[in-house]
Amino acid sequence: MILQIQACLRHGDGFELSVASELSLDGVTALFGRSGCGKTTLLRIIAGLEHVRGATVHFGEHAWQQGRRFVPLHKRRIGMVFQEHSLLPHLSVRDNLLYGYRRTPEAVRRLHPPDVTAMLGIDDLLERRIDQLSGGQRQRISLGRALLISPQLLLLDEPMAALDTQTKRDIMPFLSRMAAQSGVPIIMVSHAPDEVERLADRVVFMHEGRIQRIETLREALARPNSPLFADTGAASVLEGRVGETVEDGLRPFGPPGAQLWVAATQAPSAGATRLRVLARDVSLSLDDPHRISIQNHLPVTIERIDPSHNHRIVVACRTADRQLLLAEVTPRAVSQLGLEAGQRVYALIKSVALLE
Ligand SMILES: Nc1ncnc2c1ncn2[C@@H]1O[C@H](COP(=O)(O)OP(=O)(O)OP(=O)(O)O)[C@@H](O)[C@H]1O
Repeated sequence: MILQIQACLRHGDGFELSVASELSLDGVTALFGRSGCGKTTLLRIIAGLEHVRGATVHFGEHAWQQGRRFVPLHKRRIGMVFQEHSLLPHLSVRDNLLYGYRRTPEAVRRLHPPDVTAMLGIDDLLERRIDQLSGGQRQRISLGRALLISPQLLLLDEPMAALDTQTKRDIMPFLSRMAAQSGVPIIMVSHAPDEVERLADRVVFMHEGRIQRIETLREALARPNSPLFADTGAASVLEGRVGETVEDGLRPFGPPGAQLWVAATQAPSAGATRLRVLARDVSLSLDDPHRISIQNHLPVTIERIDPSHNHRIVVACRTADRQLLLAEVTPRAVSQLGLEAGQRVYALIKSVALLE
């Protein structure tokens, strides 16, 4: 599905938004950028909550806004979830969930309560009142309610921003499962790189009211100067499956030849996931050292050596399963080891984090 958007707007505080883009919307698209760059404003224009004169918004063949035509939010069939939940406090969880479902014509209902409650793990909460729920549970109900109108598009405005780290961690797998199973394209506003790396398929980078770049997550992570790395330095995201077996408190991750070990406490269950590896936690060695405490050694091929920046060099390597792994080394190490593109070396990984 393609979203075409063209809009210019100016706020009283001098902020100016100017966008003209075409977004391909399968899976999860993250709007990413610093606070105040216009992410929420862009989301509100897409939703029809902000009526900007002269703007054009096309969703597939639906002209939501063009010339004098302006389709209001409730006719766009958009599900929305905000930072703060907007559930009806006097109704039970079940009635909140059914609120939009009952108002959705049968002919357009594609998602039904049993599927959605199972997807979000909320079957046991149906009879509770909203004020008997934790913040994370409320957000899961908000997601469920938004899905049950069988939306064509789901807009999430920092749905986890008000949650503490642990709750955020708890809710992340549900969001990721929902994105994969619901079949509804999602646009999610975020300024948290870990959220984007865990959930997004595509990233729209915004800066001072403009769209700077639109990239797949893979492209965004292949650039050492990616805005996603502003706080932590370059990082790689490896996709793979966590295995069933537990050895010495560790579980395998990834296929043979590109297998890593992750702490079983971090990965309590088996399944597909994403792993984040900071480039500064990866060293390179010409041979596979055995008398060393680091457990994760991967044979890799050097693909690219970036120019030195602040006396550090990012070396982009390919693993045996063709994933990109970035290592940060010193210029001296590059010359001492004679590192060059095409060379086969070993990546020694000091620590990995599951993106949950
Ligand atoms: N209704 C409004 N009236 C006037 N100015 C506004 C309004 N809404 C937002 N702004 C201004 O527009 C700019 C962009 O705000 P917006 O909320 O879109 O940014 P954002 O990238 O979503 O930020 P954050 O990550 O902090 O939510 C800011 O300078 C903000 O002060």
